[in-house]
Amino acid sequence: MTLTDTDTDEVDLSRARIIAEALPFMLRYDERTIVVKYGGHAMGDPSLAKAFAEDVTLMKLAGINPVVVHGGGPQIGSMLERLGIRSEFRGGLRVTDKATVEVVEMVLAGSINKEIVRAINGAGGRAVGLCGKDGRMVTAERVKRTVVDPDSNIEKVVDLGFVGEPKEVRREVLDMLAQSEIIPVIAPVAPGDDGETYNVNADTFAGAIAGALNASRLLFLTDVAGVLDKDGRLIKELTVADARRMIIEGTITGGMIPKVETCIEALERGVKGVVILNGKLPHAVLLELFTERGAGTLMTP
Ligand SMILES: Nc1ncnc2c1ncn2[C@@H]1O[C@H](COP(=O)(O)OP(=O)(O)O)[C@@H](O)[C@H]1O
Ligand SMILES: CC(=O)N[C@@H](CCC(=O)OP(=O)(O)O)C(=O)O
Repeated sequence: MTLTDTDTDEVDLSRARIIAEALPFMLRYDERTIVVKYGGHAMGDPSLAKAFAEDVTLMKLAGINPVVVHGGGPQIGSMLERLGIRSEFRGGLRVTDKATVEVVEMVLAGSINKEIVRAINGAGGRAVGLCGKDGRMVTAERVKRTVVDPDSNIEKVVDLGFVGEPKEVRREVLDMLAQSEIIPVIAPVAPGDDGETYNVNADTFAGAIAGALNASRLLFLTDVAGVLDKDGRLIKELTVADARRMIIEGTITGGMIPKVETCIEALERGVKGVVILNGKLPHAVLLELFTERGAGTLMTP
């Protein structure tokens, strides 16, 4: 891998030593693919974005195969507001009409995706920005949600518009990139068989990619230390059974529910370790991967 011809950012090669020293820790993983879900709340601060780009670049240098799936919920929200388009969430998913899905694609597959690509290239890596449409990598089908009307007890279909869930993931493009120096950066926008464009929750999208790639790890970078107990303390290791109990008890709520549910599905699909951690901690990815204690909540079967 060449480290010349980078953007203006400085490349600190001495940090590659940290990776070399830490490689023995990595050897316990039988596979090298690590999917990193980079949430919209974890972006924003330029110095954090730079640290994230350096981490991903160093992973690739160390022979690991990082695959970045990013979100951008807050950034979509700001653009919709600027354009005067109202937006609401139901069950953690953005109700997405035709005008909204155009903005979602523009923000996710356009500006955010290219900004992450630029940052990784600036850190000395080689990133390529993609979405589900590229190589028809991920196709989606319309999400069907139902709610029971408390008065009539009749089940009603909730129309979320162009909100999709992953239907099929084709590995071929990602397998090709894994053999190269290129780091894929993927936006959660996907085509449907009906010719429409679908807005997919980035956690769900990352889970589907990790499952299809048999990733050794799926890391969720968010804006909290990990899953917190009812007293607000970080839970270092969480079993699927405990997570389900915490959802029922109401200790896990809001945006953490789809994240934890994706973790459970990913574990069931064979992903060996799923971690939720604070993306606002500089070099969170390296801390998680290369220190024995790790940095967030490790979900286990
Ligand atoms: N038990 C819990 N532990 C940690 N966070 C929780 C918990 N229950 C609810 N949350 C909320 O989930 C949020 C993370 O989900 P979300 O905002 O969707 O993140 P992202 O944008 O990174 O996908 C946290 O900021 C927190 O407010
Ligand atoms: C259907 C749906 O809700 N899609 C999300 C996609 C972006 C996302 O998931 O971004 P974060 O990871 O930053 O939350 C949205 O429109 O906000």
